[in-house]
Amino acid sequence: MFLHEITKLNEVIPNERQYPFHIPAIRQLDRLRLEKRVTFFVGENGSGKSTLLEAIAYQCGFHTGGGGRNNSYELDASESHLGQFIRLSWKPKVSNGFFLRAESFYQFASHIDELAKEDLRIYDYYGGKSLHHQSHGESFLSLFKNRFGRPGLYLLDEPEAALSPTRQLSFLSLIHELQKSAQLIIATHSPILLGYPDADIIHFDDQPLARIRYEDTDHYQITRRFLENRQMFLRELMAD
Ligand SMILES: Nc1ncnc2c1ncn2[C@@H]1O[C@H](COP(=O)(O)OP(=O)(O)OP(=O)(O)O)[C@@H](O)[C@H]1O
Repeated sequence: MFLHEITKLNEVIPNERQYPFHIPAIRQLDRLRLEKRVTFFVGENGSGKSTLLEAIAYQCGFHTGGGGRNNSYELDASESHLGQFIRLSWKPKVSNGFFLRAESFYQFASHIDELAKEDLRIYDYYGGKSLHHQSHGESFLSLFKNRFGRPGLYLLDEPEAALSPTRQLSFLSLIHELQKSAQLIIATHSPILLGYPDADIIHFDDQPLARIRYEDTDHYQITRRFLENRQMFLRELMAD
């Protein structure tokens, strides 16, 4: 464990009615303890998972558009609005790690290509060739396998976005390898990834944030009910 607590600096919040402080999960946040090497953030779309993950990345000095401490590139809207208003407590402090953000991965891949013009060895960390020359899912897995080996804090925002169900299963075993020397915080909607055992699942639809059992998440329950009763679901959804 490296990062063990996130504290929101309530006394310096400028305006509780404005983004991002008005998001219910953020408004109610005082402190969040991290107790496991793997923590998942779950919750409805717009519940504030990315906002908090990005704020952690900002405090770690990672590029908030995606990357580590040494990645500096231009990206619109890559600032973190919450970043300056949280404090991270470490034991011990690590500076190594990475923020994966599926939505700006394309720009990150272009940034690596720019660096490779100076030194081709940079590709060794990304599967041996340009991330643009790998499929979306292949490039994610290259990153996880090659760049994520060292101890550090890995912040992943919807890593399943590019992964087939089979590759999500591969990713589960990779998480298991990584957590032996690293800490991971993963925002996800994947019922497969959430099934990783001995992880904490933090539920952003609860205020204040609370832990939830895997089997109690919507992701598990809705997916399970859909698969077991697909015809009934479809009839209800498509009824005139
Ligand atoms: N730059 C911004 N300015 C204003 N509002 C924003 C901004 N970025 C996000 N929001 C709003 O903040 C809320 C939380 O967004 P956030 O991206 O953190 O949600 P999320 O839980 O990660 O959602 P998803 O599961 O869809 O990725 C949303 O209502 C979103 O519209």
